[in-house]
Amino acid sequence: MKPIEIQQLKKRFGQKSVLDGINLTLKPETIYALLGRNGAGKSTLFNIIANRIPQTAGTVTIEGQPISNNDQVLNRLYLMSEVNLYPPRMRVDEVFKTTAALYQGFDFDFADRMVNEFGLNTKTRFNKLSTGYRSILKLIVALAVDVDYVFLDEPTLGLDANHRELFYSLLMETYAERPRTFVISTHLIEEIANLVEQVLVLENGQLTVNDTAEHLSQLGLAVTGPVADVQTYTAGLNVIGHEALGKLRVDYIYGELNEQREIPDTVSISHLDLQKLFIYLTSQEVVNQ
Ligand SMILES: Nc1ncnc2c1ncn2[C@@H]1O[C@H](COP(=O)(O)OP(=O)(O)OP(=O)(O)O)[C@@H](O)[C@H]1O
Repeated sequence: MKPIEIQQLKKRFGQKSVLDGINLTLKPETIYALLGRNGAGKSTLFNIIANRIPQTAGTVTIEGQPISNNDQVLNRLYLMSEVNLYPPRMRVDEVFKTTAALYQGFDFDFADRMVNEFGLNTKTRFNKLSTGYRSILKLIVALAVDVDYVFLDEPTLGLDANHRELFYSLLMETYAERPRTFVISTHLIEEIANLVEQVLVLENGQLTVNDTAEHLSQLGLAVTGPVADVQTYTAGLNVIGHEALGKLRVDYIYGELNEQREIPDTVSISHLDLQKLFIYLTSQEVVNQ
């Protein structure tokens, strides 16, 4: 499968601009996190890629061919979202059969495994499933369809902590067996930090971060120490936030340190976790020293 190329993608709802010129290449066999505050446009981006809604401008292509209205290409990608695609009275086993008729190569063995691991009753009708089990059913379908790009919009909505763990481990298992691209939109960043290779951040209609998780974790640093020492040390660096801890201060840095500048003995430097880095990268306030 070739990469999905997104160029100058724009989406307006009436007067409101939601996506304002997104340029992005989604590579095959890669796990992405798509992050962004509420209303940043994550679902909108997914819906355009999966041809559920039209864009206002720009293109989404594979090998130069637009994805929209290209059934052959659309069959190679799957979007799991909060939208319920199934008739309310359809049973779980019927959902699998219907999906298998639409998507070739539905992995019934893996679906059965997931059904057993999650304790889902396949005779239950969709409208009788709890919120969590509706998500579980959709996740089973998303992991069992044989496609090259899987978009998961808030996949663990309503799942308890044990089921979230189980889902992540099954995701990694299927990814190892049959590598394909997963793009996961979530607010529970720390939970997926270990499985994600590439991080995308949407903010104010733009893609503000497109970097490897590894590189990001090197760029996010916390500088802790007495107020004056910290401020002197971080002057001129890219400070994205700070916190006061009594007489101590923590400055959060995104970017390289100044190698010419000696780190004072009173100051310690540690890596920021992805969740915290994201919070500061997408906070509305402009932080000045
Ligand atoms: N059909 C629509 N009509 C009008 N406005 C819409 C429509 N769909 C989305 N929007 C608006 O577009 C913006 C982006 O919404 P979207 O659902 O894509 O954000 P999101 O990043 O997925 O948010 P969340 O994290 O809260 O799920 C929001 O301001 C939303 O109100």
